[in-house]
Amino acid sequence: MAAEIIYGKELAQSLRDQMKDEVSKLRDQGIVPGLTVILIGDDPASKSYVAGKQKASAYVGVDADLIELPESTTEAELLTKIDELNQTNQVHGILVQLPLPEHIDEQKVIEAISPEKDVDGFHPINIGRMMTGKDTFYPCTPYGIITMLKSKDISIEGKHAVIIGRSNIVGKPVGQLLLNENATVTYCHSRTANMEQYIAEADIVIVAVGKADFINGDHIKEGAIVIDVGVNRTEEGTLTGDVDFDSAKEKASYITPVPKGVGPMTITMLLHNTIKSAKRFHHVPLDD
Ligand SMILES: Nc1nc(=O)c2c([nH]1)NC[C@@H]1CN(c3ccc(C(=O)N[C@@H](CCC(=O)O)C(=O)O)cc3)C=[N+]21
Repeated sequence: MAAEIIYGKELAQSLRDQMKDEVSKLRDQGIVPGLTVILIGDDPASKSYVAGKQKASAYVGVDADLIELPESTTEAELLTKIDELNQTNQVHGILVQLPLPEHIDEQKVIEAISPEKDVDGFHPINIGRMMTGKDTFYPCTPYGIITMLKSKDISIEGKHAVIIGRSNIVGKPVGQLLLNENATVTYCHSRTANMEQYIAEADIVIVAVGKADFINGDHIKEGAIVIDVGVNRTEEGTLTGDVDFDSAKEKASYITPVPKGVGPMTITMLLHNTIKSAKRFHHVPLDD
């Protein structure tokens, strides 16, 4: 079977066009969704992701503010800044770009962001709400993945989803969202024994390990759905995923590419969450 390629980039574009209309109507009512991104240090990859978030925000009409702080910023200074933003009515979403420098406790920072403004969906309150199947801000990459599957009318119920990678930002929450959709979920990670046997029987494989060519067509079942969350820089500076696309594409039923796959959806769901937050703040009824 040759797989259908799910281009997140195209879906992201159509969702952004819808959001643009919605934001324009909100603006007519005097509601301007506001997102503040805090970037610490000058890691080039982080800078490029943040630039993508700003460009997408401008497109849909979300007011995006970037606060760039030096690598030497203390944890206390960052917490003070977050507290200030928690209290700023024009700011509906706060995102602290990860990873943070070693001297700053990431968990403390995540927990300092008001759950009402936690558009990344990383605050323990929002994670707990997600786990109990409640409406909340869902983490952007997992939410983007579910949205991609739904856009192709792929039924998740009863499928065996195998997640490779157990990070707090991708692996764990995507498993939870798939469970909420009635999938049977298996988590694989660096200590998993016989990982290949799980991958070989998966109906849906989500690969989020950060290693180029971690799996290929020989590993997957005929007709499997393959979602590649990898973002790896090659020596030539191009972006590549965790899946050997060319071989996996021949065996899968659906597959996502890198670039133009999950990445653009991540940013789109961040905008979705920010607009949702602004609507909540202004008591506009939510339609999802
Ligand atoms: N607090 C926080 N929230 C995040 O959501 C967050 C983060 N920290 N730290 C880093 C990761 C990574 N991430 C990506 C977003 C978009 C693309 C993306 O749009 N990629 C494009 C290509 C971009 C390019 O070519 O550089 C694509 O795949 O087509 C990739 C990666 C968000 N992250």
